[in-house]
Amino acid sequence: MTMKILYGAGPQDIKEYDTERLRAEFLIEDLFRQNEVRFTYTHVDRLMLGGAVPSSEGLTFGSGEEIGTPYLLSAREMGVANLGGAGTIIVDGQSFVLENRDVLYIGRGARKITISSETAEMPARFYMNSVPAGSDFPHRLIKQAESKPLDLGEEKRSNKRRLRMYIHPEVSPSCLLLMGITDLAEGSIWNTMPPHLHERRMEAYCYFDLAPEERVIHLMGRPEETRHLIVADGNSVLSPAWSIHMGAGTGPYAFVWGMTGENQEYNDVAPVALSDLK
Ligand SMILES: O=C(O)C(=O)C[C@H](O)C(=O)CO
Ligand SMILES: [Zn+2]
Repeated sequence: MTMKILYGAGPQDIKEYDTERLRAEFLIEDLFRQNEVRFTYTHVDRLMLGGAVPSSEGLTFGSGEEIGTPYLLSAREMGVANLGGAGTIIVDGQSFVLENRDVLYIGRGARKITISSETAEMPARFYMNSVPAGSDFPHRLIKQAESKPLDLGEEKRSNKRRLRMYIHPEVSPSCLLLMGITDLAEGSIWNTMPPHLHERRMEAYCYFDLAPEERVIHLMGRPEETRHLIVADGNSVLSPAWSIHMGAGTGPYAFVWGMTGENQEYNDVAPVALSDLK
C-alpha cells in the first residue's frame, strides 16, 4: 500500500500557482495501478482517497501504520465504488460482491480488507474515500438499484445528468461520509451546472468512463477568480469548501463524488450565479 500526503492550499495560495503547482495540490493522477493499493491522505478535512485494480488472486490491506493508528480504519469509515468489472471485497471475513457502479460502505473498526477481481479481462477498479468517524455503522453493500436517483439539468443546456446517492442518510447512513455517482446523459457535457459552494463540506471528484483521448475541463477556485484543471480518466480532483467544482467533458464521462465536513446536508449549498464567475 502506498500513501501520498497533500497538506492543502487556500484561495490566497492559488493566486500565485502555475499549472504544475495547481495540479500537484489539487489533482491526483496516479490512484489506479494494476495490483497496487494506492492512497492519498489529504489534510483537507482529512479525506483519504484510494484506488486499486486487483487481480483475481487479490490484494490485502488494512494496517494503519502510515496514519498512526493500529488499523487504517480504526478511527475511520470508508466508501468503495466499483468503477470496473465485477469484484469481491472481504472485510474481516464478510464477503461482498460489487458489480459496476455498486458501492460498499465499510464501517469504523474494520481490520483486514481483501479485494479481488472476478476476471483478469475486465478487472474491478475500486475507488475509495475514507474520513474520520466518531460512530459505528455496519458494513453494507449498496447496489446501484438501491441508490437514490436525482435527475438534474436539461438536454438543451447540455447538462442533463442523473445523480445517484449511495452513502447518504436516506440510503445508507454513515458518520460523516457522503458518496455518490453522477452519469451524464448522452450528448450532455456539463456537470454541477450551475455551480455551487458548500462552506461546511469539502468534496472530491473521481472522473471515470472517459475515453483515453478525451479530457474533462474541471473548473475550480473562488467564483470571482476561477482556475482550471485538465483531467483524464481515473483522475481525482480535490475541492476544498472555498472552491467551486464543475466541469465539461470533450466526450462521455461519469464521476464519483465524495464529501465530508460539518454536516451531511446534501442541499446545504450556496448556488453561484454564472454571471458571478470570472
Ligand atoms: O452533477 C452534479 O450536479 C453533481 O454531481 C454535484 C455533486 O454531487 C456535488 O457537487 C455535490 O455537492
Ligand atoms: Zn458540491
